[in-house]
Amino acid sequence: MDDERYAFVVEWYEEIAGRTRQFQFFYYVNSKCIEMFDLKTRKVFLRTSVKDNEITLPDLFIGGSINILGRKLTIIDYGEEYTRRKLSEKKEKTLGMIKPDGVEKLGQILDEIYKRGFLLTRLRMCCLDRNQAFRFYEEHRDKPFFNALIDYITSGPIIVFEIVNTNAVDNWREAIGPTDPSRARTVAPTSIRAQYGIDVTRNVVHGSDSAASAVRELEFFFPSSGPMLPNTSKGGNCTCCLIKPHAVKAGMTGKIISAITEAGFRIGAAQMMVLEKANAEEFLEVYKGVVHEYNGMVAELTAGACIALEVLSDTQNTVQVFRELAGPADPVSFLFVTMSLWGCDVWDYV
Ligand SMILES: Nc1ncnc2c1ncn2[C@@H]1O[C@H](COP(=O)(O)OP(=O)(O)OP(=O)(O)O)[C@@H](O)[C@H]1O
Repeated sequence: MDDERYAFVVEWYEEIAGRTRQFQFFYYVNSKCIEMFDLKTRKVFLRTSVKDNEITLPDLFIGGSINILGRKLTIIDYGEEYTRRKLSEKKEKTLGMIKPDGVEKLGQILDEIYKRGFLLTRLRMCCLDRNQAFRFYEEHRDKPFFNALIDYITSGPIIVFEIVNTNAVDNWREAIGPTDPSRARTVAPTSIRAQYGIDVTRNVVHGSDSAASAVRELEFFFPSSGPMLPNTSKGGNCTCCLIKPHAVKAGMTGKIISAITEAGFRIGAAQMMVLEKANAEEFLEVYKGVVHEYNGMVAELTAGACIALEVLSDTQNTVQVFRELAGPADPVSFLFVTMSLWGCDVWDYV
């Protein structure tokens, strides 16, 4: 049977051996088969098939991460000319940001993003101090609104994310709309700034204005080496909520966050992450040998990107009241909620 095949070079950091290994990676679209060959030894490393939707073609792009049998693989290059020609045409990355006044509408804005078909591959909540804000907005240094912009962008947490899509830079700029929300309401009434923006400074979202800016801005928030800006987790009376990979993949993140905030909870920190099998096993350790779904739970948590949230409330027992909101665990539950007050441990995996 003829099967459409794509080839990539992937990297896997093998923790036990403390080394990074490179593989030729083949993905067969119809049969959902995967083959991996060790690039050094030229030997077959793995042949397996994946479930429907576990890996799809849109998941395969340079810089992306996929999880195969608990191994987090990073795609670093195309493996052959055919794949490069077919897939690289207009796939771009860009940086999106939800600015401070947008964070309380996080669920609705994320829902707008997913409804438009954008693929988010990295996401985190962080804060900019004035120096960092100066660096980020350096090009506006001489503009009359510069100080107001710095005051605003440092006034609270922001959410930054990487979008990978065809023509991501232009499509995201179109989705956010003109700088001034009142103009947006006239010329682009369905844009995100038209719907959620307040004024020309407090215009809720940002998008890189060119492919070159996108590279610089993504490197600013998601550096290829060195530390990222610290996350905003403060701990205390909080709980940890993981939006599981199948819900993230199905584009339900915005709706879930809206349900959480509409019930009166606040989001103190947020980060998208891909868990390795060893991390998922450690995270779910209390269930090992206790519930028969344990292996399935590990498999699900490593099946793709999940989103960890630090959830806060004004009650004394955030853990308990949030578990009531999440509802009983059943085979289709979208959330994983911790059972005890250890909300911040998950940030160790970041
Ligand atoms: N005339 C203005 N008065 C006040 N603030 C402004 C003004 N023009 C721009 N800003 C602020 O500076 C930011 C950067 O301005 P820029 O001209 O790059 O607009 P943009 O590209 O639409 O926005 P962004 O870079 O945030 O995506 C704007 O998003 C807005 O918050």
